[in-house]
Amino acid sequence: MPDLPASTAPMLQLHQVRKSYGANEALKGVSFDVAPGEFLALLGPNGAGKSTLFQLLTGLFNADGGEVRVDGHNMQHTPVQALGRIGVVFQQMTLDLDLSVEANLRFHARLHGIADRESTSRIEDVLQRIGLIAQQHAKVRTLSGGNRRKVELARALLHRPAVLLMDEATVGLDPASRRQLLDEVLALRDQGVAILWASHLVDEAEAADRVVVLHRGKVLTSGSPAEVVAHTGASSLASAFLQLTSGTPAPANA
Ligand SMILES: Nc1ncnc2c1ncn2[C@@H]1O[C@H](COP(=O)(O)OP(=O)(O)OP(=O)(O)O)[C@@H](O)[C@H]1O
Repeated sequence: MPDLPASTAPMLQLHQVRKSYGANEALKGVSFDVAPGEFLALLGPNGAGKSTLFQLLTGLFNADGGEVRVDGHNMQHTPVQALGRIGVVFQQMTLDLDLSVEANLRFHARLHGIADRESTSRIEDVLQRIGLIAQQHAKVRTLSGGNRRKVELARALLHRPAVLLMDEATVGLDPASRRQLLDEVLALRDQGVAILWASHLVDEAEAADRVVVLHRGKVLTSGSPAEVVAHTGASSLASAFLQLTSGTPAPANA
């Protein structure tokens, strides 16, 4: 992959990424990138390869081939630098329910080597922004599901990552909490964060700058929601997604 000047370089770059489980090719040469301040929705039905991709992006295992770069750092050759530039909200909650919101965030800050004085102000800032400052000292167990997810988002942002990975982050939330979380993340574009939002829920991709449709380990199409609709000749993103991933044309009124 060519080196680009820092000002124009995408924050996340995937080039021909491949991963197999035995004979099962989960990722068959996946390429796309995410620019600073861009919200990219990775849409795929079950089994598309989204979880496998996230496992590669979070350093759980290496790709069999291809290249991943985060803020210019090659994930395989310089994983510490690459992973240090990533913030992630996993599909499964990973907070300690019996610790306070602040203690959960402090723990993460220390893991990233942020001094306590600095992390105190960052924790207050981020909790203010997401509207949870009043819950700073509450045990996570007392929070609603939606607020727990927001704490996870706050935690993912504490070390000021270049790339934010959201893996099916709205699973289990009610519609209002889903919308709130999506809006919080969309607002991060103004700060130049590159966002990769993986989901199988098409409505969450409507507001994306770009959509990548992943199916059976391959990128089927990418573009703005309007471009994806236009490519397929469907009348909505939902219908385009269905058409692409089921291999059948959508009915005219879908
Ligand atoms: N540990 C594993 N061992 C063997 N095959 C696996 C493993 N993990 C995933 N797969 C296979 O790889 C393919 C992609 O799965 P993956 O979980 O990455 O997709 P996904 O888009 O995240 O789907 P889901 O939303 O259902 O988790 C599937 O065919 C799956 O059966």
